[in-house]
Amino acid sequence: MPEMISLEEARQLVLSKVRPLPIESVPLHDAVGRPAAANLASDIDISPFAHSAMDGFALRADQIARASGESPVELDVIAEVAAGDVFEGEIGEGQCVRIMTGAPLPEDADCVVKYEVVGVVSGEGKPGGRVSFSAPAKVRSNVREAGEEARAGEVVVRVGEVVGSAGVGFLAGCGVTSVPVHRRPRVAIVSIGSELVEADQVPSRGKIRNSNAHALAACASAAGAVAVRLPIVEDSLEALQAQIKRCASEYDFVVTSGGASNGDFDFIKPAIQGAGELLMATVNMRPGKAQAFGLVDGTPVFGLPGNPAAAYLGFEMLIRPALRKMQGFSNFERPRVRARLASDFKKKDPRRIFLRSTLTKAEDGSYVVAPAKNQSSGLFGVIQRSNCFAIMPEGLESREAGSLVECVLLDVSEDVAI
Ligand SMILES: Nc1nc2c(c(=O)[nH]1)N[C@H]1C(S)=C(S)[C@@H](COP(=O)(O)OP(=O)(O)OC[C@H]3O[C@@H](n4cnc5c(N)ncnc54)[C@H](O)[C@@H]3O)O[C@H]1N2
Ligand code: MOO
Repeated sequence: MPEMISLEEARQLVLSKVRPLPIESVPLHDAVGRPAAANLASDIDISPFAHSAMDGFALRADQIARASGESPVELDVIAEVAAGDVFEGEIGEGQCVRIMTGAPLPEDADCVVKYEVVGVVSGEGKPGGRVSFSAPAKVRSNVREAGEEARAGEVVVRVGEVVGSAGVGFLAGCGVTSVPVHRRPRVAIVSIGSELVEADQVPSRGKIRNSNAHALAACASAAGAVAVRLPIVEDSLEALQAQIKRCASEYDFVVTSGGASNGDFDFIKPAIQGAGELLMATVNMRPGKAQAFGLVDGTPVFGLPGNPAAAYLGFEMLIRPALRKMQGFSNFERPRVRARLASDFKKKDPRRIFLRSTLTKAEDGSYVVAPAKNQSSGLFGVIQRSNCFAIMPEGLESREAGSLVECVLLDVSEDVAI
């Protein structure tokens, strides 16, 4: 196993060890935000029939071809057709049908003229009355055609396409009421550390609240997974090894935090090695150099570092892509923009540094990025108040204010093109 690998190598390694999970069928509403696991077809034409796009009068365009302001054309209103009804009679010369939005276009009509441009001659434009037209209309104007969006049997959502809220409506119209999707991964969240107490406790001296478990569970849910927070594990190799072995048999992915470094009480690496196979230990990034990954009985086990910002970044960069792949997503990169640095940055660590930063848009439309003053890897609040990571590439090259840096946007979907 190499000593330290790049973030790209680490991501490839983790991605190579996971596959899309088995397919299940979920009710249409539960498919929102998830990639379809099969092509989905409509059972009918969409729209099912040609219908009026306006409240007005249905007629044949040639009936009013010579209409003008000086010599309007008058027609008798012979019937009224509402949405849900069907008019099956004939429309003779000199006649038209009052029609509502959504009502099927009568067989004999080829256009609809909306109320607003029609004059009422008698009978309030209702059946038995008479109306006048002072301009011609185009054939098929104000008509929504049958099969405009899809034909019966046509694939309307392709495999891999992420179903949006509008897609849910589209599929409902197509008669698709359940959608095959890849099962959501079940992720075990295990916090390691004898110093930890649960968030509802007030820590005594030397103890600290287990905030990582909550953040990582939230990250897992945001990635579409089902997160289960498990009890804190003390710094003991035996206890940790037993817990990851148990989790590996019950979950699709195991995430631990803490104990990933080389301290006297850091046990995740030997625990993975003892229970299975350790494939990775350190990644060339900051925060979060210590990133352990391996397989236990075929299940991916990821040992994040204990420092909150380091754990968060490791999850974002290395675990989130894997959880997405397991659900059939194909984009694994959060959107990035290039921004001008708001202040000088002196690079003292050759690792690739992800600066917790705030991105804003200047008046000329360009982006400006301001790194937070406190870049300690022990802080969650700084990330809560940031909206991106500004990336300082490997090496020791410092950057001056105004120079362009690449920024990864936080909490913006990989499927968004910016
Ligand atoms: N000699 C060295 N020591 C350390 C190095 C190093 O290169 N040489 N790297 C430091 C860095 S950077 C990090 S990051 C940590 C990573 O090590 P661990 O994964 O073993 O982290 P822990 O020691 O377990 O914890 C670090 C820190 O985070 C707190 N913590 C742990 N778990 C949680 C949790 N669930 N919720 C909130 N906070 C947590 C813990 O109390 C520590 O303060 O190693 C450094 N050391
Ligand atoms: O790996 Mo540590 O997080 O650089 O802070």
